[in-house]
Amino acid sequence: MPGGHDLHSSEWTAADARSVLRTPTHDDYKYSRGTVSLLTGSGRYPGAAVLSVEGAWRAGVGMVTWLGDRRVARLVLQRRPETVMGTRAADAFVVGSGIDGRTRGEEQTKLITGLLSSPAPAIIDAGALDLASRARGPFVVTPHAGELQEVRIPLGLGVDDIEVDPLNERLSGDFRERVLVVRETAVALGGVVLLKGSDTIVATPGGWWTVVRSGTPWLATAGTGDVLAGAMGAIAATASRARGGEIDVEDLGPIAATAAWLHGTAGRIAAGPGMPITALDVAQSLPEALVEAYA
Ligand SMILES: NC(=O)C1=CN([C@@H]2O[C@H](COP(=O)(O)OP(=O)(O)OC[C@H]3O[C@@H](n4cnc5c(N)ncnc54)[C@H](O)[C@@H]3O)[C@@H](O)[C@H]2O)[C@@H](O)CC1
Ligand SMILES: Nc1ncnc2c1ncn2[C@@H]1O[C@H](COP(=O)(O)OP(=O)(O)O)[C@@H](O)[C@H]1O
Repeated sequence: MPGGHDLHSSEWTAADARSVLRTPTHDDYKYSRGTVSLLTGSGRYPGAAVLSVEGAWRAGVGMVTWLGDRRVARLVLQRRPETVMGTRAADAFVVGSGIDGRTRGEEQTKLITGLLSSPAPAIIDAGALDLASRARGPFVVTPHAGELQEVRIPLGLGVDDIEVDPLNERLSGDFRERVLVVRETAVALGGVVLLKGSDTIVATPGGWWTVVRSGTPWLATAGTGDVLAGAMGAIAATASRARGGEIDVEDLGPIAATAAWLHGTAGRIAAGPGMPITALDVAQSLPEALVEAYA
């Protein structure tokens, strides 16, 4: 498996993804395949709820439950009537996509914190990034380059040296430097950091890291990150359920990388020879990306 210190053999591959993914067996039933619960979307970003739920279902999981605004619930159910409304015990959680961290209300913060108090793995995205330190179980944060500072500032990283070494400069420079930034953030955070981009870098607090390059620049379109968060929750839920809930933060690195690999591959499949795609197109191509992982 890639990772460690070799910059040239660090790319996540289909074979690596296959080693993490699980196909259903004759003995399976819906709960044994895993339940993922999402707290995503808001009045301002209702579509993100639909996109994250679609990403979760299309990545292959036994049950998707969703919690949030009533008006948003109608949209989720219109697109995916399979979705069960309300919280319940889950094998993994997804929080924050389609939530604005700056305008998040107290009630929403309480709900997110409540889900993060579960020992199950959590995928923490967008408007919940600042709440990562409240997670009781293992977790992944999924910032893009514009959001990484929200993860780093509460950790005291890059605050004192912001004049000398601004984060943007470090991220736009050499690949090695970007990897270093992601790895140092993961160590300080005690959680997996997945920095989205054309090179998606994943690092764990234990020092393991990898890079995912399966995607296409056509993925640079609104909502694809929401699809990724949902898909990651689904893969974490299936893996966690299969291991009887025995998932630690180091296990979440390969799980996050696998989700990013599938998502990138789905984007590439959807874009075909080079066509514009939408976030829903990416979600719809996730099953074909799974086939590619097993090819
Ligand atoms: N249909 C929907 O409901 C959508 C909802 N979305 C949600 O919208 C909320 C805000 O999303 P945004 O992150 O786009 O917030 P903003 O659009 O407010 O972006 C935040 C800052 O990051 C910068 N930025 C964005 N992507 C960057 C990148 N790849 N590299 C460097 N800088 C970057 C922006 O220029 C901006 O300064 C999130 O909760 C997100 O989940 C988005 O996913 C878009 C689609
Ligand atoms: N130039 C690019 N090449 C490949 N993948 C990209 C590129 N730009 C963005 N992506 C991918 O698209 C997704 C965008 O996520 P994000 O920035 O959170 O968007 P949104 O907030 O609109 O959902 C990420 O998975 C990222 O890796």
